[in-house]
Amino acid sequence: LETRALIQTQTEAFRPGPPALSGSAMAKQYDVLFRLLLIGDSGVGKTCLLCRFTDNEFHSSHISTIGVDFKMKTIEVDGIKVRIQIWDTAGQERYQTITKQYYRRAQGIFLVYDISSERSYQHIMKWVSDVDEYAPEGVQKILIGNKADEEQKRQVGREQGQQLAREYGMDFYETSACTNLNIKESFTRLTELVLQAHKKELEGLRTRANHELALAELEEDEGKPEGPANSSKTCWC
Ligand SMILES: Nc1nc2c(ncn2[C@@H]2O[C@H](COP(=O)(O)OP(=O)(O)OP(=O)(O)O)[C@@H](O)[C@H]2O)c(=O)[nH]1
Repeated sequence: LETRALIQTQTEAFRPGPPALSGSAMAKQYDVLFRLLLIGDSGVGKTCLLCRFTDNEFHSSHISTIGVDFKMKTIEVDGIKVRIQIWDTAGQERYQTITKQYYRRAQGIFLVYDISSERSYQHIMKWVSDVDEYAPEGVQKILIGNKADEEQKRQVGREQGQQLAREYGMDFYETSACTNLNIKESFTRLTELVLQAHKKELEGLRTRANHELALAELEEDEGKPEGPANSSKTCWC
């Protein structure tokens, strides 16, 4: 395991709040902006899931994320162009004070464990209680059992993942950042859930008056840096 100071490649800063709807020049690129968050124990593969989704890359070394990092990607769901800003958090305990500050800005959260680590699965309960405490009410959640390619090392059965997801009312996917299993599917599903949860606000996209109102919200959202700066991040993808 290697820990390095990160190079932050993107420097946008965002404020908490509802999903931002776009207008003007931005409207040509996307209709709505969402913030998603990846949480789970160190080493379960959060950074790799993100790199696979945004850049279709996989790296076999474990370079622990320091604090938080994010990447952006635009996808189209139900005819709506959605720009998703995905925050990758450090799983290491020592960064939890920082990472918890990012929960309140999320509209959707991936809770990730590693199917070859019973411990990371048991810890999902702890991550769920952190979400209950720090994330906004109504935040959408999905449970991910990553490293599904590691069948010989499996410690957590697929049914155990399904059972836990049922208990917490979440959708469940087994994924592999290594083989690209269910990556697009799980990111698209969480985006769909967020879209459904914010259906009312999104209906505003259909009327010009609401569209302009939404633009003002976006400008306010994008222009200002906030509190503790994005901590340094590690992504070598
Ligand atoms: N076999 C296999 N290995 C994976 C997969 N995803 C990640 N890994 C490996 O697991 C290790 C940890 O991956 P990371 O993405 O850095 O883990 P993380 O959850 O971001 O870790 P922290 O930043 O410390 O919280 C790396 O060696 C990855 O190559 C996967 O789907 N299959």
